[in-house]
Amino acid sequence: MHMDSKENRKKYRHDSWKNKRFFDSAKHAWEGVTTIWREERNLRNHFGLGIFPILAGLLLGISKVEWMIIVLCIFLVVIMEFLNTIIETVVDMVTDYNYHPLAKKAKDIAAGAVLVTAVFTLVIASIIFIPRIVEILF
Ligand SMILES: Nc1ncnc2c1ncn2[C@@H]1O[C@H](COP(=O)(O)OP(=O)(O)OP(=O)(O)O)[C@@H](O)[C@H]1O
Repeated sequence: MHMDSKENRKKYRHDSWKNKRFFDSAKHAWEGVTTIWREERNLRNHFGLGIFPILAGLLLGISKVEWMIIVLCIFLVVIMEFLNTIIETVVDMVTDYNYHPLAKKAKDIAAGAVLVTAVFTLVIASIIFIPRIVEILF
């Protein structure tokens, strides 16, 4: 890769595909959202799982602040999936799908970040919902 060379940087500045206007940037960003939604099953699964805390919140009647925390947690997991996919894509581009121990390290850590965020979300959901469930049951 020679992306850092002066010539390439000059070319990059003048390429027609470079974002020129705000709406171009927004269009490319939306393309990113639709691509990840179409191609990443994990993202769709995590988004789908978000329905459970929302249902629990509706049934158990949580406060405004608790709603904000739950929604924040759902979006944290989704954003981590975005970051994980970015890292996977860049690693695949750099390695061209060949095995490399650093590629493994980068992908494993990226997947680990999603896992840690999902566990964090579960802990938060437990703190909010378990006392209410216990109250109803006992
Ligand atoms: N180029 C590579 N070199 C070494 N190990 C790799 C490489 N690509 C993937 N791996 C290993 O395989 C695992 C799965 O990688 P892969 O790209 O298939 O992600 P994935 O399972 O599709 O993830 P997701 O389900 O989040 O899309 C990685 O965590 C890593 O351990």
